[in-house]
Amino acid sequence: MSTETKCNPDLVRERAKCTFDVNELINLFYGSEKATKERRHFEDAVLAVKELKDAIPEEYLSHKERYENGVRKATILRDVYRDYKAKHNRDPPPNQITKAVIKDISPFLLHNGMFVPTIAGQGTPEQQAEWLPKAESMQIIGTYAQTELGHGSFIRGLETIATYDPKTEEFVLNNPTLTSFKWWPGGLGSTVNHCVVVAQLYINGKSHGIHPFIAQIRDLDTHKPLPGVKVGEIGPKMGFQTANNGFLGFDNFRIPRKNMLMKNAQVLKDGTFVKGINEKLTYGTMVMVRVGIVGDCSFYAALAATIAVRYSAVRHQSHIKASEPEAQILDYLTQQHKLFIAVASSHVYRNAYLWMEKMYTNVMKELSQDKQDNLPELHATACCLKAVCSRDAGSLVEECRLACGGHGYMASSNLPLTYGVTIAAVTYEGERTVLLLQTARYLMKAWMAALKGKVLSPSVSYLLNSLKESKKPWQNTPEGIVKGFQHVSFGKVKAAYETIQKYMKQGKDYEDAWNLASVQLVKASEAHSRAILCEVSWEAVCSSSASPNLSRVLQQLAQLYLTYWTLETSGDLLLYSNITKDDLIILRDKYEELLVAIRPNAVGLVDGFDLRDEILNSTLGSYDGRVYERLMEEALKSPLNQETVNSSFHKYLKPMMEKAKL
Ligand SMILES: CC/C=C\C/C=C\C/C=C\C/C=C\C/C=C\C/C=C\C=C\C(=O)SCCNC(=O)CCNC(=O)[C@H](O)C(C)(C)COP(=O)(O)OP(=O)(O)OC[C@H]1O[C@@H](n2cnc3c(N)ncnc32)[C@H](O)[C@@H]1OP(=O)(O)O
Ligand SMILES: Cc1cc2nc3c(=O)[nH]c(=O)nc-3n(C[C@H](O)[C@H](O)[C@H](O)COP(=O)(O)OP(=O)(O)OC[C@H]3O[C@@H](n4cnc5c(N)ncnc54)[C@H](O)[C@@H]3O)c2cc1C
Repeated sequence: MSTETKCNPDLVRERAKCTFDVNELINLFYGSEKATKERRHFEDAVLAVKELKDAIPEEYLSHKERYENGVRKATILRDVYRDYKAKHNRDPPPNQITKAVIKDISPFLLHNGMFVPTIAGQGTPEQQAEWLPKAESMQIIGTYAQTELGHGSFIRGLETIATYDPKTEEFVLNNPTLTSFKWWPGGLGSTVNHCVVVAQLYINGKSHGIHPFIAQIRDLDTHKPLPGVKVGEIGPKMGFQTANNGFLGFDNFRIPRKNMLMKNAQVLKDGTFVKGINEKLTYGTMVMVRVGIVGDCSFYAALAATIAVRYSAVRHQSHIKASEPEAQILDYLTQQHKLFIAVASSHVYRNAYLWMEKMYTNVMKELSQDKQDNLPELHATACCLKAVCSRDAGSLVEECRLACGGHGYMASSNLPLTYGVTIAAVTYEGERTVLLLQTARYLMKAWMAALKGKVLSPSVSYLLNSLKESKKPWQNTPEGIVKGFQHVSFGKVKAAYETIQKYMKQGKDYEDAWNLASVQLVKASEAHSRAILCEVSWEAVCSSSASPNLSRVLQQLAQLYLTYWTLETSGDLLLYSNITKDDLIILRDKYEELLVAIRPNAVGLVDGFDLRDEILNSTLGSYDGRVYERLMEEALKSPLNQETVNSSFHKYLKPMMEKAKL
C-alpha cells in the first residue's frame, strides 16, 4: 500500500493539486539529486539504529535523565558518523538528523560546532596536528568557554586571567571574581574534558588582550575535575535542556605554553609577545558560526512551516460560506498570511546562507594569503544577517505555533521546543542589538567613504549609487522593491550619521553622540539587512535553473517576501523612497493575490523541505496528517495515564473532600 493511501484525504487532495514537481524542489533546495540521495541514505542509516529510538517522550524525563539520554544518543550517533566516514571515505552529507535523534540540542554541539573549528582556525599547524586528530576522533571532548557571569557581549572585558610564567613555560589560569566564572558553554556542565578558554593574557604584569587557550579540565579516566578546576552545570533554561551548559572557574591552574592557540599571536618561551596581524582574527570562530546560524534559521522556519501548513490543511473549523462544509483552516486568508511568509523566509535564509558561505570562503582564502581587505565586510554582514534572521525566524516559529491554535501549545506539536531553540540564537553567538551596532560601525564608515566618493565594498555599494542617483519614480516590480529597500537603508544610514553629527555639533563627544543615535543605528543595520536579504533572494530565484513550473512558484514566494516586508515597513518606504499611497494599495492587492496563488501549492512547498516525520517530531505535522490519532496516541503515553487512580487521590484529594463534609 502506498503512503498516499494511508494519508489523511485532505493531504492527498492537496498533493494532487500541486503544480510543480516536489522532487525537483527538494533537489534544488539541497543542491542536487545526488545531494538529496546521499542525505536520505544517511538519514536512513541513522534511523535504522534501534537504540536511538526513545521509549517515552523526552518531556516525561527528569532534567538529569534527559541529559543522560542525550549523551547516550549523541555517542551512538557519533558511531554512525564514524562508520559512514570509514565506509565512504568522506564526512556524511549536511543533514538535520541530529534533530530526530537528540530532539533538543546535542551535548556535543559545542565540540563539533566551536571546539574543533577553533583549533582548526586558531591553532598553528603543530597545534592542529596535536589536538585535531584527538578531538575529531572524540578521544577528547571539548567546548568553547568564552562567556562569563559578568561579561558575554563585551569580550574585551572578560576577567579570566592567563598569566605567563617564563620559569616553567606555563600559563596560570585564574578566575579571581565570581563574575569572572565562565557561564554558558555547552557541554561544560558534565560532558567535556577539555575546553578552549578565552582569557586575558598577562606577561610581566602587562595585559595583551584576550586569547584562546586549550585547557584539560577533567581527568580522562575518572572524569573528575582536575585540581584547581571548579566546574558544574547551570540548570534548566527556556530551551537547550540537553546542551549541558556549564560554569567553570580556575584556581592557579597551570597549562603548558603550547596550549595557547598561536596561529594569530604568539608568546615565545622567554615571554616575548608577538602580536598577530589583526587581533580580531581571534574572533574567527564566532564569524563562522554566525554564518551557519543563518542556515539554521532556514531550517527552523521550514520545520515550523511544515508542521503548521500540514496541520492547517487537515484542520477544519467554521464555515467560509454557511452553505458549504467546514473549511480547511488553510483556506482562511489570515491563516495563509501567517504561514506562507515562513515558507518564503526559509528559502530567503537558505539563499542568504549560501551567499554568505561564499563570502566566508573567499575571505578565508584571502586571509590565508595575508589579505584582510574584505574581513570587515564579512564581519559586518555576518553580524546583521545573523541578528535579523534569528529574530525573524523566532517570530515566524511562534506565529506558526499560534496558527495551530490550542494544539500548537502541546509539547507534542514540537513547536514550543522549536521556538525555545530558535529564539536562543537571537542571544548566543552575539546578542542581536550588539551585533547590529557592529554592522552600524561599518555602515557609518562606508557612508563617510561614500561622501568622499570612494569605491565601496559590494554589499554597501548601493549607498554610493543612491547618493549619486536622484531618486527615480517607484516601480512596483521586484527589482523596484529591492531598490526601495536600498533607499530605506540609505535614508536610515544617512539619518543616523547626521544625528551623530548633530550631537557632536552640540558639543557631545563621538561616543556619547553614538549612544544617543544608537536606536537609529540599529534600525539602519536592520534596513541594510533587509535590503541584502531581498536582493540576494530575488537574484537567486531569477538565476535558478528551475523548470518553468517550479520557477513560477519560487518567484511567487520571493515576491511574497518582498511584498510582505514592503507592507510591514510601509512607513519607512513612504519616508525614504518614492513609493506612493497608490503603490502601496496596488501592493496590498498583489500580496493578497500572491497568497491565493500560492495556496494550491502550500502542501507541495512544505513537502519540498523534505523533513521526515522523525525530524519534525510532531503530532501535527507528519506526512500522513493523522493529527488527531497522533495527539491521542501521544497523550496516552503520559505516565498519569499508566494508572487508573493516581496516589494523590488517596493522599490529598480524598482527605480534602472528607474534611469538607465535616
Ligand atoms: C561558512 C560557515 C559554514 C558553516 C558553519 C558551520 C557550523 C555552524 C553551523 C551552525 C551553527 C549552529 C550552532 C553552532 C554552535 C554553537 C552555537 C551554540 C552556542 C553558542 C555559543 C556562543 O555564544 S559562544 C560566545 C559568543 N560570543 C559573542 O558572540 C560575543 C559578542 N561580542 C563580540 O563579538 C565582541 O565583543 C564585539 C564584536 C561586540 C566587540 O568586540 P571588541 O573587541 O570590543 O571590538 P570593538 O572595540 O568594538 O572594535 C570593533 C572593531 O573590531 C572589528 N571586529 C569586531 N569583531 C570582529 C570580527 N569577528 N572580525 C573582524 N572584525 C571584527 C569591528 O568591525 C570594529 O572595527 P572598526 O574598524 O570599526 O574599529
Ligand atoms: C542558549 C545559549 C547558549 C550559549 N552557549 C555559549 C557557549 O557555548 N559558549 C559561550 O562562551 N557562550 C555561550 N552563550 C553565551 C552568549 O554568547 C551570550 O549570552 C551572548 O553573547 C550575550 O551576552 P550577554 O549574556 O552578556 O548579554 P548582555 O550583553 O548582558 O546583554 C543584555 C542587554 O544589554 C544590551 N547591551 C549589552 N552591551 C551593549 C552595548 N554595547 N550597546 C547596547 N546594548 C548593549 C543587550 O542588547 C541586551 O539587551 C550562550 C548563550 C545562550 C543563551
